[in-house]
Amino acid sequence: MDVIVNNTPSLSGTIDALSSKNYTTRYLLVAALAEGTSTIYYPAHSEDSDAMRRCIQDLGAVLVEDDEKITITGFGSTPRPTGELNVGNAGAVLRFLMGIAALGEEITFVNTYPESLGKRPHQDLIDALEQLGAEVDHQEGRLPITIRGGQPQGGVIRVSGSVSSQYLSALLFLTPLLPQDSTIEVLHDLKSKVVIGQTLEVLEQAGIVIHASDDYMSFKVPGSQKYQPANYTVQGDYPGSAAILAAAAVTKSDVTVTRLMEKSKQGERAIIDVLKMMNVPLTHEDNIVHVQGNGKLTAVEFDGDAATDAVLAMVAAAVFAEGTSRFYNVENLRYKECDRITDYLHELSKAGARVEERQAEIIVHGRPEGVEGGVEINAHYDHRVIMALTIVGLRSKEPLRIKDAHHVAKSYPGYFDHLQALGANVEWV
Ligand SMILES: O=C(O)C1=C[C@@H](OP(=O)(O)O)[C@@H](O)[C@H](O)C1
Ligand SMILES: C=C(OP(=O)(O)O)C(=O)O
Repeated sequence: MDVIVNNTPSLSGTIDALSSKNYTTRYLLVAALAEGTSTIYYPAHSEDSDAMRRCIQDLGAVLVEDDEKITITGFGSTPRPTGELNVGNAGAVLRFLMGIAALGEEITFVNTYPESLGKRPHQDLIDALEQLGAEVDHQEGRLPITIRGGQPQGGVIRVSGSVSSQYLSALLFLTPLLPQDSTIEVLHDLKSKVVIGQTLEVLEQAGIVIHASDDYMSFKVPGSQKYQPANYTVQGDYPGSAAILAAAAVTKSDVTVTRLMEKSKQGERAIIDVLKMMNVPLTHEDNIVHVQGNGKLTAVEFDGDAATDAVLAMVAAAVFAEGTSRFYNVENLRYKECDRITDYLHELSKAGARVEERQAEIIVHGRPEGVEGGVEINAHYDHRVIMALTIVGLRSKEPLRIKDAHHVAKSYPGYFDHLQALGANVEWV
């Protein structure tokens, strides 16, 4: 299904932020790894979180869900033998479960999104699992991937962090369950480092002990631990809400978003600081963000690695800023649902934005007068491209038609409903 985004001068109203995708996937996983019953309040509902629900059920967890919460009785350290797992298009779910697959005899991860997740690299994680004795069949580091566990014991594991933090998170979920102690050394750089803070926070809530160096480049993990059943409450999601806040920033607006924790470990909370740096009038108090946009923004320079999943929304806001903005240290955007530098900037240019790419940078020459629009946008299977181009469409002279906009449901199925509730002129066709 496509969405038509029409010029929308103003937005107003209040919405509750969707629930965090990253926390939901993690809580589902640690609940599945516990022996006993855990409860997760306000879990996210999206294709990615549903993929984790489906896979942990296939591995033997028992799930009961109502409108407010989900109770999960876990399988502990012994996942049920299952031939195949289908993670949909969810990168984090795949990588975390590749780690857990090392506990089993043989699991094949199938390739249902050959044009998106099917193109993403997993070699660095495969190398790490092989160090633990797993046998892995793969297609040059890509799906489909078969993992035969081989009863890993623990020990020293070296993993590269230069492409994704998800490989390290996968090892942090796996190693506490191994019989012996482990040491994890991160090689090269660690991208999306802040996300490791979310992994460690959730592991601690699940009763797991991990000794991390301050720079997150080295970890000591005691073996033979047990995940404890617990109650969890999922906080609001900054990456998705960043798109709503950026939409409010580029229009005349009076928009309130609730459930956004000020002390959150989500790096994408930086959307607040970046919009403030762009001189967008906003406040953030008592977990409520209030934007009173006037459509005027100034350019910004920002290290995007601190807020990986909000960069596309920030770039969309910068399209209408006075001056030239620069988002640097963002090379790993190339290894997402699409190449979020080349593919995204191609679509932005079609809409009339003035953008330039470097290997690890996005440069935006702002157009405060607005862009032409009037074109069809290829979504590249990427929810964040869809959300970001919608922001641009709100200030395009002619409508933007975003093809296959239903892929927004990967993380934020209610995105267009929320925008419509705020008065955006968007319609499904
Ligand atoms: O661990 C996670 O849940 C995630 C880590 C990040 O990926 P990278 O570490 O690959 O940048 C982020 O972009 C993704 O949406 C979710
Ligand atoms: C990149 C993302 O997710 P994943 O890596 O889990 O597919 C995202 O949500 O923007």
